Amino acid sequence: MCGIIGMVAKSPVNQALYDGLTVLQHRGQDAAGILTSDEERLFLRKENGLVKDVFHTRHMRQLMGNMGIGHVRYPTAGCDSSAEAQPFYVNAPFGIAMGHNGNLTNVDELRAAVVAEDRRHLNTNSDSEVLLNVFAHELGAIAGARPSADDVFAAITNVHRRARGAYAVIGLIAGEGVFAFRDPRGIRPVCYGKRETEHGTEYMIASESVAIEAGEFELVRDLAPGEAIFISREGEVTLRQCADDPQYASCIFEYVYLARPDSIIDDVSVYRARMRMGEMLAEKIQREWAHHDIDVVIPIPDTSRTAALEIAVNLNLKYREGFVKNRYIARTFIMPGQAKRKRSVRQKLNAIDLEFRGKNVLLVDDSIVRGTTSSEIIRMAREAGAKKVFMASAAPAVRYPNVYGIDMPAADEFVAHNRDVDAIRDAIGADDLIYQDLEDLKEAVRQGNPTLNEFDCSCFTGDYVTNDIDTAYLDNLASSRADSERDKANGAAGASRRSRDIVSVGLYNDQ
Ligand SMILES: O=P(O)(O)OC[C@H]1O[C@H](OP(=O)(O)OP(=O)(O)O)[C@H](O)[C@@H]1O
Ligand SMILES: NC(=O)CC[C@H](N)C(=O)O
Ligand SMILES: [Mg+2]
Repeated sequence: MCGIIGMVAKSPVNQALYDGLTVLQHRGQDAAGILTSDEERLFLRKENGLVKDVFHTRHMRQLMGNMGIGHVRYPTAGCDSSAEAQPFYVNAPFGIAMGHNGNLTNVDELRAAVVAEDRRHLNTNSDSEVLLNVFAHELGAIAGARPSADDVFAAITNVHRRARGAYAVIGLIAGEGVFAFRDPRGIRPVCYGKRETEHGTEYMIASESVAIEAGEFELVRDLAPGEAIFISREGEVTLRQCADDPQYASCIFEYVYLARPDSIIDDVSVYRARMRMGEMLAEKIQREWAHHDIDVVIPIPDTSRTAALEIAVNLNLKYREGFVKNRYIARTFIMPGQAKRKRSVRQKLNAIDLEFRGKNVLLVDDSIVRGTTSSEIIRMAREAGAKKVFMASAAPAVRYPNVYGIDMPAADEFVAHNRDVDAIRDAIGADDLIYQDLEDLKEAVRQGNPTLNEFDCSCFTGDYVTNDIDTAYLDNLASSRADSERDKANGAAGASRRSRDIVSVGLYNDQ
């Protein structure tokens, strides 16, 4: 997942976009970018790093104009070079920029067609650059001297016909307006809001409602799967369904881990959904461990807190914050490279011994993926003197790769790969282990919006909602993006940048 944001306002948008990106930082920590537009020109700043490190005062001053878009990146395609930071920009037609959250599953085929048939140039390995060029080609083929909302929607309709996979997109056409669209399954989220000012109505589009609220906008609604929005520079809003067969199958992992708890996605409060995950897991613990001897429930901060508290309440047990989180260490799961992730768990969490000594503790996490966090934390709990360490996961076992924008490319990196629950318990070193059932997880989300009857649960089931993923695809993904391969690719990209002092091709502002 990445975070995307866009604004059309009556005054400069640079600060509001920056603030919005800081609220979306949990969706991507590798790179950040903002592109703005005044009547004539575009201004872009993007670089590797956290939002606070990428934008300095001198950059902010240059990001002029009353509309713009922004992006925080968590790479799932290409490499983590700054050349692949977003938004991407193409000159023709009209000057278009785009930020993308998701991952295309037919990128190789699209890349070939974009180059050979659409005769466009691609300069990186990013799937998002391909998507932008598909859109640009389609818009160029349709639009007249200036693009209308109808032209933008017609181009998006054609993008839906050509692209496969997950794509939540916010884009900008120089001097014209901001657009956004969501893939026909609505795998990744996009919503929009508005606010009234003395100069007129202003709009914000974002991955999560928390950015809209934090910017003091009022949430209007989510885009539906396949739906698109165009907001002209003057603030005229048009929405249109652009997909031939739209159908909700949004990513359930957004509710488990990716999104902030204070967001509302597709009318479901992420916080309430996590509470229900806790309630349902507590019921399963009652059922399966009827004679348990747990003394205390301890969350593994941050994301599991909401579910863990409900488990404690429903089991009538004490809830204790036995781990202190270092607030200066970011999310570990979305860090690139296993070595870095492993090191960071220890730097990030520290046990308070008195909550563990002589006790039987139930540690709760939202999910167990590679098992990096749980293995380390269980070891820490034992070092702190715990008698028995039980482990509960608010999501089912993650066994299959994600191809829709979460960087989980290789099944054999997962601790649950080829292991049953007992073997996973032994691998992470717990005395016992319990997972949420998938039906309960779905129910925990669905209770917030009963119209959501399908979800993308592929990392738990291996069923991919776009129906285009086969073993050959997964094998190829695993061999090209496994941690070991990626470290090599990123090393090579870094070396070539250093040795040749390469400058990325892009958009240049006055310095
Ligand atoms: O089994 P693993 O591969 O370790 O992945 C799962 C862990 O990673 C995430 O935490 P993270 O530290 O990224 O973020 P958080 O602070 O939001 O919980 C998630 O909440 C689990 O704790
Ligand atoms: N996590 C994402 O949404 C990634 C977007 C895009 N595939 C990239 O790698 O930049
Ligand atoms: Mg965590």
